[in-house]
Amino acid sequence: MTGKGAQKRPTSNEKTFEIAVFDGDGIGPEIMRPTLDILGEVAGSSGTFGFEFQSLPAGAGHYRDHGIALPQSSLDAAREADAILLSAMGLPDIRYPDGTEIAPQIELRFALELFAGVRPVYLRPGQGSPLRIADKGGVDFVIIRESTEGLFASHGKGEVIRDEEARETMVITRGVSEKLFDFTFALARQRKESGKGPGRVHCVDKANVFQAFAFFRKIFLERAELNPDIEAQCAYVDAAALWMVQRPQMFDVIVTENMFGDILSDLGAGIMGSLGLAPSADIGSEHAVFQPCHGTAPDIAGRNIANPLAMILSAAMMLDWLGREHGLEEMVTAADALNEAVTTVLSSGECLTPDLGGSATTGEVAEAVLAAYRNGSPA
Ligand SMILES: NC(=O)c1ccc[n+]([C@@H]2O[C@H](COP(=O)([O-])OP(=O)(O)OC[C@H]3O[C@@H](n4cnc5c(N)ncnc54)[C@H](O)[C@@H]3O)[C@@H](O)[C@H]2O)c1
Ligand SMILES: CC(C)[C@H](C(=O)O)[C@@H](O)C(=O)O
Repeated sequence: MTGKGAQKRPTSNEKTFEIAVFDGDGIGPEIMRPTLDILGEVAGSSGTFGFEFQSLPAGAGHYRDHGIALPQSSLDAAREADAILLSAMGLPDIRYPDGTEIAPQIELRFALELFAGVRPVYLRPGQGSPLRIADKGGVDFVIIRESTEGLFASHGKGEVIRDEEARETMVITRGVSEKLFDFTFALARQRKESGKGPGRVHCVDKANVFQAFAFFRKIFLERAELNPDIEAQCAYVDAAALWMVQRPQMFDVIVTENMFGDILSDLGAGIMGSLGLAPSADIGSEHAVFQPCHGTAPDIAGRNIANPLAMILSAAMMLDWLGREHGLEEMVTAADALNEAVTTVLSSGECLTPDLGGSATTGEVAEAVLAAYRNGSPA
């Protein structure tokens, strides 16, 4: 895909959303292509919204070829867009001189102040899990990963002293923490009202050892007092990791620091059976990026066997977010229908990529989702 391309001619009462698209590296383009096709069809069957997709360059391949990972023009266009879709970026062999990898997704989170990384952990009916215990009750919780500070505040600022010592500094600010916790309590309330959760938030930290985390927890408890309808709990990250495996049903919404959220969300993906099932949304006050939790999977890139479901579910999160932001109920309904279509495909178990034990291709799984969407489509 190059340049701007309207998926269909907008009708007069239709809102057209500009979507910035980062195809990324590795399996990125393979999972993005069918996802845009699905979004095109979802919009096409609605009378109220449409999309214009704008493909933007960035990533490890772009850095290798042009010496820059995220061109200013791409950042500017992303800032102007109504929402941003990103597949995955980075390649282990392409690195900056300091030894770290190209990661424009971090730059976007910082530049657009996307403080809340929303990472659902959800086992669908009939879906397998490496956790035997998961069969005894549904797993359905959301990790909110703070995404602009914590240990990642040190990104690009660390130092190695005389080849003897290395330092990185964690930052927790009151301003970002308050916004993060307010976002988290609001999400827990939304889940409670829709019957998805009991209305419980766990603040996951390491407040027993680090002042920064004691401060994080203090602000959490202050904000909890302003949200008395939601149960507020605190847990240390090591225990929380254990409980995610041993009794994941106890969690509803987890809120945590950037680095902890990065790690725990991959653990969540493990509980779901594959990183290929783990979507995410990086949300700020004015912008949002929707991308899977997984990376560019160089080990399977170019073989058309990448699981597209995390990317498709991230697109469903985009539909939901845009629908709520713009008061378009039909978009929220379409997001639910797309989610249901993924559940149908996973529950039947007939069309799965190899990461889930199947032999279907990326395109076949995306086609199966589209067929299930057409069958259950709200339109
Ligand atoms: N958000 C991102 O863009 C992001 C996230 C993580 C890693 N990365 C980058 O990706 C590159 C590879 O990192 P990694 O190998 O540690 O993590 P990875 O997520 O790319 O892969 C880990 C494992 O999960 C599998 N996997 C991931 N996505 C899959 C999918 N959709 N379908 C089927 N299997 C899938 C891979 O084949 C691999 O075995 C690195 O350059 C890393 O920095 C980017
Ligand atoms: C690739 C990396 C920069 C990224 C992160 O650490 O945020 C990834 O692990 C993620 O979870 O999105």
